[in-house]
Amino acid sequence: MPETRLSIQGLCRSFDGRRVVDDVSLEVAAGQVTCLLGPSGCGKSTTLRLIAGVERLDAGQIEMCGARVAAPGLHVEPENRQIGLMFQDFALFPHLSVADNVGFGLRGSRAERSARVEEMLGQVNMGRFAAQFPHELSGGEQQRVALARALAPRPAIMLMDEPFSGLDNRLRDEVRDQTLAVLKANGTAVLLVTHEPDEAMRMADEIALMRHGKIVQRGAPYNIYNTPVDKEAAAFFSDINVVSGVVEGALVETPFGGFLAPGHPDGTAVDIVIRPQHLRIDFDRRKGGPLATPSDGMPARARVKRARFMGRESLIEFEMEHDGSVLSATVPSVFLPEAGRVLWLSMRRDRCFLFPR
Ligand SMILES: Nc1ncnc2c1ncn2[C@@H]1O[C@H](COP(=O)(O)OP(=O)(O)OP(=O)(O)O)[C@@H](O)[C@H]1O
Repeated sequence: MPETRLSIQGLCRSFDGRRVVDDVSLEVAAGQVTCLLGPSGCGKSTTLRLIAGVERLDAGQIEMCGARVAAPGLHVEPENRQIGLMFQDFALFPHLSVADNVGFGLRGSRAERSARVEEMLGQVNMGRFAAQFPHELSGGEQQRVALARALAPRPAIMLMDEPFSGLDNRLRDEVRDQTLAVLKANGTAVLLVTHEPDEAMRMADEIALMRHGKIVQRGAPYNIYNTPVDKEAAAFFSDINVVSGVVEGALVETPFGGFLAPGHPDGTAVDIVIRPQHLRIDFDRRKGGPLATPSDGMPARARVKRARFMGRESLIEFEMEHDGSVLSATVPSVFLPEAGRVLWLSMRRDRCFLFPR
């Protein structure tokens, strides 16, 4: 087991009587990337600022490498915490060369410092830019220098707040992957704040999903995506379709057939949730519609309302015949049915989530 580098417990912080960070606990181990993911205003940045020590906590405690750095009545200053920081507006020092930027926070002899600068610039493939100044670099290059600068003093923990949001789309993926490789090679414990699910899925070993100041779910990207704790958690990662019903005898009857609802008492109103890419579309090959199956339930008739070509995939909106509700499906873009066409939709049982309303 890699050692735990960062451990926070019961972290709380209020502004003007409003709890912005509400009982947040998590750990990050050496070599691990944890993404704090959530909508704007949920308290991610404040959590990071508390850990960095630029904000003071109201309750809870923070430990770094086994030593307590913050608790009520205890506040170790940011420069004495073993952290590296990277923010969206990461601002390199404009009047210093690339090499001097990276060497800025380093201690030791001149020879030691310049060896470390060279090593770090090599890691981010920026060695040949050592003598240049920040304004002579592209956004992606500046970002790589900022990463080298943050990692040069060998911080035990790296705190990153939306570090890639200043980069354009294409460059972003590339810089993300390079950054991840360098962080992993250094074995740093990383806590990265983002509001973008794609970024979290791409970068994280563990995602901590945050809402209204609380962590509502923690887990590997695969688990968070495939076993969301509630409808909002499901909806955070993609559009969703919702079919509502009521439990009777551990079963919810819908036009898509019955859904098992063990453990939910009779009369419980529930939402059955499925992502657009998991709706199954069938043609009416035999009159009367496709057969029901245990894995897909009962197909329901739907009329194509609108089909849009989106490049890699098509987005099809269906109006359901039984109640006029609209469900969306995404399919590979070779399939683009005309509006008005009648098709059959079914809900793959292993891809549905059932939540009490
Ligand atoms: N110093 C402060 N004084 C008063 N309110 C604050 C302060 N810092 C943050 N807040 C409030 O706390 C809430 C959470 O802010 P925070 O920046 O942590 O959210 P966030 O999840 O990082 O959102 P974003 O992605 O938009 O930055 C917001 O409503 C914000 O206005």
